[in-house]
Amino acid sequence: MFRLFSSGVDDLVLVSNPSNGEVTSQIGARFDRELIYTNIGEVLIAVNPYKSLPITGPEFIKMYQNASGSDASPHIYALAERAYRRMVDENESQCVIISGESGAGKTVSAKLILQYVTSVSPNNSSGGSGGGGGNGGGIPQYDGGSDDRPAPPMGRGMGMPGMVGRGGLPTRGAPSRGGGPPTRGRGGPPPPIPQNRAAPPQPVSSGGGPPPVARGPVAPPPTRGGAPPRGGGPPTRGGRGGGPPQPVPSRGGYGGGGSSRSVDVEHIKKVILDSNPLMEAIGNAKTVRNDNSSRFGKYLEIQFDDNNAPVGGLISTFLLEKTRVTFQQKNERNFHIFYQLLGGLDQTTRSEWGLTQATDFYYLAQSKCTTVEDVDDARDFQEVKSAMETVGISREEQTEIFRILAAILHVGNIRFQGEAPASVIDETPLQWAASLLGCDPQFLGQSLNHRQIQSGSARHTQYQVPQNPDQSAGLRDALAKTLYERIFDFIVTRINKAMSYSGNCKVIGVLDIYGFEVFERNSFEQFCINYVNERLQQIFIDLTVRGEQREYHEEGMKWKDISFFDNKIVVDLIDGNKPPGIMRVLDDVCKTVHAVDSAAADIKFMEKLIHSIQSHPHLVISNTGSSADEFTIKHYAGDVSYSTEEFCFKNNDNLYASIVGCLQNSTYQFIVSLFPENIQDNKQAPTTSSFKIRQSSSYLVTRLSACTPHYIRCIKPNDKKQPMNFVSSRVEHQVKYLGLLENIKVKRSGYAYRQLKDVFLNRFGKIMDVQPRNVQEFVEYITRTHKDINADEFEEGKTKVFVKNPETIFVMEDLLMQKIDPIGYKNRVQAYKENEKLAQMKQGKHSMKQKCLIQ
Ligand SMILES: Nc1ncnc2c1ncn2[C@@H]1O[C@H](COP(=O)(O)OP(=O)(O)OP(=O)(O)O)[C@@H](O)[C@H]1O
Repeated sequence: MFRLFSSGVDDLVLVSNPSNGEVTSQIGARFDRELIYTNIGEVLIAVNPYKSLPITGPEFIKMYQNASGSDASPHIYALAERAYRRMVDENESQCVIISGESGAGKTVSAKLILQYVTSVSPNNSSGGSGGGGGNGGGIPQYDGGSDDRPAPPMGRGMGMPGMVGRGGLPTRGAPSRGGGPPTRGRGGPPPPIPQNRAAPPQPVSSGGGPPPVARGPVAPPPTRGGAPPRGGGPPTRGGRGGGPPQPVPSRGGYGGGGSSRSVDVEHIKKVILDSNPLMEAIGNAKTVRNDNSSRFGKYLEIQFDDNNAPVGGLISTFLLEKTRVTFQQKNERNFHIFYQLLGGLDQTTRSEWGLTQATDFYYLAQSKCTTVEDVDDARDFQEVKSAMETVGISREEQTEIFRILAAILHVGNIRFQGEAPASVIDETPLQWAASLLGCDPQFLGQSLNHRQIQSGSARHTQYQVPQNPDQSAGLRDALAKTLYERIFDFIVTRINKAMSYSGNCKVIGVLDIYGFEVFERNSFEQFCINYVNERLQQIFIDLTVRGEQREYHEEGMKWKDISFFDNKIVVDLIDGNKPPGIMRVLDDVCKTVHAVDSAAADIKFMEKLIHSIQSHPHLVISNTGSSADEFTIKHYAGDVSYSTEEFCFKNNDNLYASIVGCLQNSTYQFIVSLFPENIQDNKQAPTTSSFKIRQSSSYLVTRLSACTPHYIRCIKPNDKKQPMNFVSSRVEHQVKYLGLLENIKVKRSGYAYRQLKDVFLNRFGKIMDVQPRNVQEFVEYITRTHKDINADEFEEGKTKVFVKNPETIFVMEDLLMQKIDPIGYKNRVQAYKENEKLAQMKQGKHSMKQKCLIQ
């Protein structure tokens, strides 16, 4: 029998002999026809088209709304619909885990999910059916036809019904994020001297001696235009620099119960959508890979009440790349907000704050890139201000935030020279910074060229250690990064406040987080990111294996034992307690780091590592001599070597007491509120970065584990951001690191196809002259009339039919088409033969070894 082929299957589980190359070919063949979405069971692969395709928006949302999850062709709305529907039907929390390398389309995917969910959910919080998109929109009939437009729901005519199975294999993330590890930016070229600047205002306090006494809060400017009142207190301090995410407000847990209190759902939807530009302004930047790259991980939970309306939300952030505040590699930019501020702030305030142009500020000028094509920073600034209003950040608070950002720019222009204690080369930027921070310039200068050290068993003794120019520059940068981080946290906290909901709820969470990273030189940042990915991989294994097994169990099937590499051993190697993992060893060394310099601490760390865990099967240390400065971890996604240079410095992510003291004495109450820590409490050892990362990833794991997961694997088709350009080698690399092949194998190690019995019989029963009454009748017929199909290909569960091999489905699809449309079938065979000839001549790049019928 002739097998009718088409270019690219819509579910890769149906590829007979999957290999990385074959999977790439299949995805590429679809991409060539502008089909950017492909399934692996319920996992969605999304290839970035770098071009606006007419496949999203209200009309498409309507089409996918209420489409049966198992019948919908691959599309991000189909996945969103599945998540929302499952939440509604099963009253269970859901999460969507989006991964992929930088520029692969994670953020765009996350936005499409939010757009879908906010659109289809009701607009009222209690009782009755909602307004909004409403849930009842009819699905336009699709003609089952011949065109190649992007996937509509309900399969396409002869479309292959979707798989019902769960999950697949892990994120294998691919290299991404800002080539090369960030440096500390110390001792770099001197900052440019601002030209024609007005003199800074007078210092705010008397010089010399002890810290100035705070002068009390500055009277806030009059409130303009009904801005919402100031919200409570200092920002929550979780979530910084790999720190723990924002603490979760207490709420009655997921699902069940139900508050029916009325919530302004439309406002919540507005906050959810409008907070995006604000988060992007403070958390995104232009990198060489992506003009709008998210430099932090984000988990947004939308909370739904009994009416399935969004009544609240919660953003948790992870691993903000705060080194970007002080250092960017060539052709990259700092966070967007700085350029927006310079472009959009009114002239009077600019001169009051000593702001000129981006090239005058070292933190913006060093990378020689201050603009982004097609981006209007001044216009975006207005959007940011409007988003701030939406989330309830008052005009006064906005001013406070912008003033601190201006101060950071001046901080970056402070330079040092001479012996320890270093002296400031030019007082002007110091005075501007001090003025904008409400600090005494001399006190600020002193906290930059002296470091306060605590020692002794109870950390009783404090002394001031003079710093050389390099060390002072390090303190300067630490100050800038911390100020930025606290503003970031403040804004996230305020967005959360604007969306906060305390009733019982279920959630749909959307996780947009960088994947596994491997650069030529990998440092502490990659170590942390890859650790988080190991933790995510654990959830993936747990949830997908469990899910697969649950389905077999529920259907009364024979239990299928699927063997996986359990990466717990790698997670234990990194964060274990007994025996101590790498992070514990690092923390131990960092406790004593004040006594020695950073390089010496790194050496000590290596010594201790070699001594305590060298013999681990997933750890390789090839050089165990005194010059050892590298270790390799055998991660689930491959081996990565980490250079230990600056590990201790980066792990000891503390702002020194003298700097905190200086800021706590600010004349601006807002700044004081950003630094609520008690620096007199000397007893506690400082919290390290790795401790915060362990905490935040545990938090994430807990949240995600409470949900039914849905996965989106984003793929970047080329490195030049070219529209519709599919570079096979580039994609194949990602196919490998995203683990798509393993994903397919796992799905296939069970059953390649599963479908509800009714749906199955409705479809394939048409092959027979008389509609079969049950699955057994169908199986008897098909195995009798087609000798190449064996009865053990089929297994009947309680509600579903399972089919082992995709080939069986292909044959059945062929038979079906021959039966219901013999002329169409003939024409397609003809067209296929011609196409095949053409394709062989034209493109070696997507040679299709295995194709199947999809339409
Ligand atoms: N589905 C899509 N349709 C059209 N263009 C897209 C799509 N997905 C991504 N893009 C384009 O690619 C760019 C990069 O996408 P996005 O910012 O979502 O990547 P990312 O994976 O979030 O990257 P990063 O990790 O750097 O934040 C977008 O700004 C947009 O121009």
